[in-house]
Amino acid sequence: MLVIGIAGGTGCGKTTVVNQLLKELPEGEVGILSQDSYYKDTSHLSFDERVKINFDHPRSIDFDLIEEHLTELKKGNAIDQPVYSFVKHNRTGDTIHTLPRKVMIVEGILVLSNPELRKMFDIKIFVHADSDERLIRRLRRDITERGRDLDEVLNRYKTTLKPMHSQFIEPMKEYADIIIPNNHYNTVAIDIVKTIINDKL
Ligand SMILES: Nc1ncnc2c1ncn2[C@@H]1O[C@H](COP(=O)(O)OP(=O)(O)O)[C@@H](O)[C@H]1O
Ligand SMILES: Nc1ccn([C@@H]2O[C@H](COP(=O)(O)O)[C@@H](O)[C@H]2O)c(=O)n1
Repeated sequence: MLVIGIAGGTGCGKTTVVNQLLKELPEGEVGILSQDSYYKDTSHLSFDERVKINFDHPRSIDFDLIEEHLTELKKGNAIDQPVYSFVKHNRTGDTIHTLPRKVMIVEGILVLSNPELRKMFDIKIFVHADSDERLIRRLRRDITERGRDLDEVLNRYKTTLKPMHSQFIEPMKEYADIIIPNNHYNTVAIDIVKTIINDKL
């Protein structure tokens, strides 16, 4: 199994890059683990308490469960990936049955920040977009898809997104094998990554 870690700040285009790769690679050969599925269970908290969580700090992520699931997949066993609701700020209780594939992509803002998880990646990719571009994309997406309003996104950006990005995400470029510039759609970079994956398949 080839394991690829894809990190980068919120709105840089990780999901878009993954979807482009999925479209171009042979069907059934690529599986995805999304870091968003592994936000810690917050059922013991009220909604008002959940809203106050810093979702951009590594402690909000259940890295042990990601590593356990990736280890099982590497052994050839299927896992049940939790489904997360950005509206409820919690796991929904549903799961996605995820089969082991020749290529497993693990994507999320913080997937390169955890040393144990980082060691499990054969290829480490960082997707870069400038912070103003990422904020614009995040505003659009969170308002249309994640039930947020302008003030909420801007307030979260100032208090947690920006400082956590500087502390835990941007420095991870140092560990990347490939950095994809993604201020604009970058089909050349997608082609290069696709070729590397095809070579290893
Ligand atoms: N290169 C790009 N140029 C313009 N918009 C983009 C680009 N890549 C992604 N987007 C848009 O930006 C938003 C965030 O992209 P997404 O892939 O969800 O980012 P991430 O998973 O890194 O948070 C989406 O609405 C997506 O359509
Ligand atoms: N309940 C939550 C959990 C996370 N977030 C934000 O999601 C961002 C990570 O997802 P991307 O798809 O943008 O990579 C992260 O920056 C969290 O702030 C949230 O808004 N609500």
